[in-house]
Amino acid sequence: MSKSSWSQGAGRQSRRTRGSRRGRGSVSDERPVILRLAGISRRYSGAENAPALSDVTLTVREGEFVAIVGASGAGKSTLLNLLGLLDTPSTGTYVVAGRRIDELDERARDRLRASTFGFVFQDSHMLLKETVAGNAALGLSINDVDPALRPGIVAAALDTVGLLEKAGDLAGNVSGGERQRVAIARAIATAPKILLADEPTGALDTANSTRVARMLRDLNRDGVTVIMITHDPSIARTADRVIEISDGKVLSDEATADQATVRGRRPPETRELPAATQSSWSRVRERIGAAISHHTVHAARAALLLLAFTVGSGGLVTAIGLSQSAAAQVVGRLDSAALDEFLVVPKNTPTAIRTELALPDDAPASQVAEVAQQRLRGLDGVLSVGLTSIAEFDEGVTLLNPAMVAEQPVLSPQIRVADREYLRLRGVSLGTEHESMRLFERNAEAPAVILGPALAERLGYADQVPGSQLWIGSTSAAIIGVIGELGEEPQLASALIVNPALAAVVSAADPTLIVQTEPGLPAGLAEVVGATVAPGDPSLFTAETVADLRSLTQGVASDLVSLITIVSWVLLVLSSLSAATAAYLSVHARAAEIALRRAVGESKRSIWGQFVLEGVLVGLLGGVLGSALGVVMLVVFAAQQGWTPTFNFAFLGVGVAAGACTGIIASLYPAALAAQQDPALAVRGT
Ligand SMILES: Nc1ncnc2c1ncn2[C@@H]1O[C@H](COP(=O)(O)OP(=O)(O)OP(=O)(O)O)[C@@H](O)[C@H]1O
Repeated sequence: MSKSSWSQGAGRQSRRTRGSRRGRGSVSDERPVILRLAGISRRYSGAENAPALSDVTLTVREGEFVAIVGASGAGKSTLLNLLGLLDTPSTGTYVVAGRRIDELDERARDRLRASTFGFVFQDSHMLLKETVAGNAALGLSINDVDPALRPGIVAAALDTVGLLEKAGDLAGNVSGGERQRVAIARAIATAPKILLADEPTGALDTANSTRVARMLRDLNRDGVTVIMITHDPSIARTADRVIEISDGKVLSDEATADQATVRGRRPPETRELPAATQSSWSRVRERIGAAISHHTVHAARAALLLLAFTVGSGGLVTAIGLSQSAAAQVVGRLDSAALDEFLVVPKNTPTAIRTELALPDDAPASQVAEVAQQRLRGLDGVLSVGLTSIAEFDEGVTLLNPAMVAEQPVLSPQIRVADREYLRLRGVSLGTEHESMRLFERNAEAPAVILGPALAERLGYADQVPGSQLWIGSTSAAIIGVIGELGEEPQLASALIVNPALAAVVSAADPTLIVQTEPGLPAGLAEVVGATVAPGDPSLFTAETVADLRSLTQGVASDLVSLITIVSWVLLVLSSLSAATAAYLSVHARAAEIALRRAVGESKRSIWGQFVLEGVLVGLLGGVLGSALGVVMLVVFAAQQGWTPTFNFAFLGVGVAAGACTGIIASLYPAALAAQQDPALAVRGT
């Protein structure tokens, strides 16, 4: 029969609506009323036309089997959703088992729904990657039934629908008809007083439709009140009472069964779901298990989320570890020097310095150095003093005498004046220690130079250059060797180091002196340096202990740590954003599951909690993996750089905590969205 068949003779049916029920006698007048609707209307927000339901008044008694029929868009699903507390009426009073719905808060409505109703939808809304038994047990876990009792209840429910042998199959692998039977098993497992079925046979062939209808009939015989929407007249005829809805109103309400038969049925059994006896700890364990199981079932999605969190946390741990290792490396190097060295740096006021040192205004830097060195050596605890200064030499450096050979390459390397002591204290040495290093004594008179290795290469010299010379402007100087070890002066690689005898030639600036002391004295001696070298104006020379440099370096290192940490947090935020997006999309993909959970009584808070828990778990695991990855990367990088990795167990804590926190943060919005899903809309698949 077509849908419109229900409207044939509508007027006639309408006239006899109440009379017929009264005339034939109620199906079960003696039985208590379980549902009572009075003047119920439902207007959808944004819908401008007539309300989806308007002024509906009806009662349903315990043990009735009611079919709701009507044309498409008549308001049947709206009515069923209101009856099942998936939706709330705009006006009117609805009483379920003696309790007025408008007096209950949302959580109480959820509980009442869970304890009173079972749902079967046209689309079976199966969790396809769960087993048949897992699907049938859904309502039991949501109602906190003792896990030990569940297998028995599920087995009985599956047995009722003839699917016990398929309990272990994946719901996605059973047929459409079987899925609908699983949906019935899921609904009856929670021992509902009322079963609401929205087109339970709508997607089934005739044989399966008949089978499902028979099951509903059997359930009703066992005392369950059944209210079923159907378009199929033959299915509707299996009910005891048919209510036709048209344009949101009850058009007719007829008792169809032979009343003698109906009265002859045994009274409804009182079936109760075992009380919620699950302990809180068992509930938490079950929730965690469900979250893990969700991730393992959706392995690809979980793996992507995990990757995002792993990369984020791993980056953070590596970055913190590397920056701390780098800082420790620098600080360590300086520490060894800090024990017995400091620098004396002249102020950039050459005339004042010369006046103070009683030298002529045009005295070369080497004389300034000479006086300063002498005075410093007079201090107790000073072992040796080396000097260096930057040259301000504009003329070129040539290999041949420029006065004799005009056409030849002219170089302009950086020129540094340094004496033997300076080079020794800074760890700079020739490839092979050379006799001629004495030419770098501070009072040497013969011009001599040493080549940085890169400069030597440019000039075409090998390591050993005995007997060669070069011209600095018009002054010739002996090349006594090429630097082999650059020590703490890597910038000397391409420089020309000239001895103090050439200081005047290369217009050297006033020199910086490096003072080696007995261990532990630099800080104390540095205090008196100014007054020792220039008693008249101590500010002309300042002392820089390596400890100063060390704290400077520590400052730089901690800046570096902050910078890298910021970058890693940005990385972490980005990975959380991608995780949040994935979780957001999964909410939409799981709309049917959420609706189903809400329909079987799960609260909004519980749905929210489940999503957050799933996020925390994957974030936590990502944090653990990321921390491990970070440590491995730290060790590898440090090995490449020749550093000792600075490893701190707190890193692992940071990585794991970062993973867990970002897991929570990334799932907050999607979880709220999931909790706000309207179950009435979701069961329609809207
Ligand atoms: N969420 C909604 N927002 C706005 N209008 C809605 C909404 N849900 C249903 N409606 C409208 O309310 C009316 C009744 O819809 P309902 O789904 O209850 O009809 P139905 O009888 O169940 O139809 P069908 O047999 O096709 O499922 C229709 O006009 C429908 O378009």
